[in-house]
Amino acid sequence: MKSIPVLLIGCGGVGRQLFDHIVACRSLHSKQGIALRVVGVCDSRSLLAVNDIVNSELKDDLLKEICKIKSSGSSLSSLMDLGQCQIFKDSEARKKVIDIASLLGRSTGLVLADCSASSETVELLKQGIDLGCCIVLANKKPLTSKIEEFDKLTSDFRHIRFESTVGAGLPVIASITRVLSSGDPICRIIGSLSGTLGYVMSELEDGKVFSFVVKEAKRLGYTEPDPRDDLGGMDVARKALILARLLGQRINSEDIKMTSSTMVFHCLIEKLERKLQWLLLKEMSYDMCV
Ligand SMILES: NC(=O)C1=CN([C@@H]2O[C@H](COP(=O)(O)OP(=O)(O)OC[C@H]3O[C@@H](n4cnc5c(N)ncnc54)[C@H](OP(=O)(O)O)[C@@H]3O)[C@@H](O)[C@H]2O)C=CC1
Ligand SMILES: N[C@@H](CC=O)C(=O)O
Repeated sequence: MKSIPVLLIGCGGVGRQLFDHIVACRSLHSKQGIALRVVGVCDSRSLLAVNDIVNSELKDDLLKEICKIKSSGSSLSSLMDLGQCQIFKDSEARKKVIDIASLLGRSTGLVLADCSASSETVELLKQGIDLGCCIVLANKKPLTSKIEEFDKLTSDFRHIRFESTVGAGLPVIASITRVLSSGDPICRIIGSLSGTLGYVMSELEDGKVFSFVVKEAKRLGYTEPDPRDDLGGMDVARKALILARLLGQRINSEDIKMTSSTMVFHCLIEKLERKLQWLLLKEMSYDMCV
């Protein structure tokens, strides 16, 4: 059985889903000959890590307890029963992550899974790469900052996975990578890249109120931590930038032209007005005929 150490950065909605998934897939992983060994988890302020980084792990019951604490909005440091673990705070937490990466990166290997929504993790990820770690990202920000950082993070393609940055669970990155490695060119990508906008638009079409629908999208975990990133087009722009860079375009976020959804709503309202006028005209001509 191959044991793969994992350290989770960011334990919000997505990070907790990852923990749930790891626990739910234990028997599947065992059939595949692997076992994911979670050695630590960070939130914005602290790191919870096992004392014996080389042999020990956060047990599944503790992972569930961590998810419960984090979904109640508390900090990791409010965990009561730490057992074989320790809490590190602020700069100490960051230093400890590097220590863990130095210890495991080139020996057993270590996966740094970035499920935060922070641009601050990029330095940590770059150091992780230098220390031989693999990085897995749901967070789009490290891949959408300066092109040099994208280059650094993707310098060894075997050491990075970022499938869920675009298309969530759909194999978008895998498909594109496969097409590119076959030597075929990709000229254009057309897609509906925002789960939030798709949901909001469908619900509006059903006649629901905008503010309610946005709150609902946030509650369901579709939106970014700040839903304005979705509604203003920034989230889609980040996804487009990741795809463009994957296709070899050396562009930055300033090169992406965005149309905010408020413009889209404007168009929708205009369309509705035109439809209403047309219905009124139809009604009037009907009245005149009878
Ligand atoms: N929602 C979705 O369907 C999808 C989301 N994503 C991406 O996943 C990421 C996470 O989204 P989501 O879970 O909704 O966000 P949340 O806001 O729920 O969670 C973010 C987590 O990151 C932690 N965090 C913030 N800054 C740092 C930092 N500097 N170091 C370590 N941890 C940090 C937060 O800590 P604290 O708890 O202390 O605040 C929190 O635990 C986003 O980048 C998003 O774009 C990707 C695919 C799909
Ligand atoms: N906020 C995003 C989540 C995934 O990246 C979306 O709505 O698609």
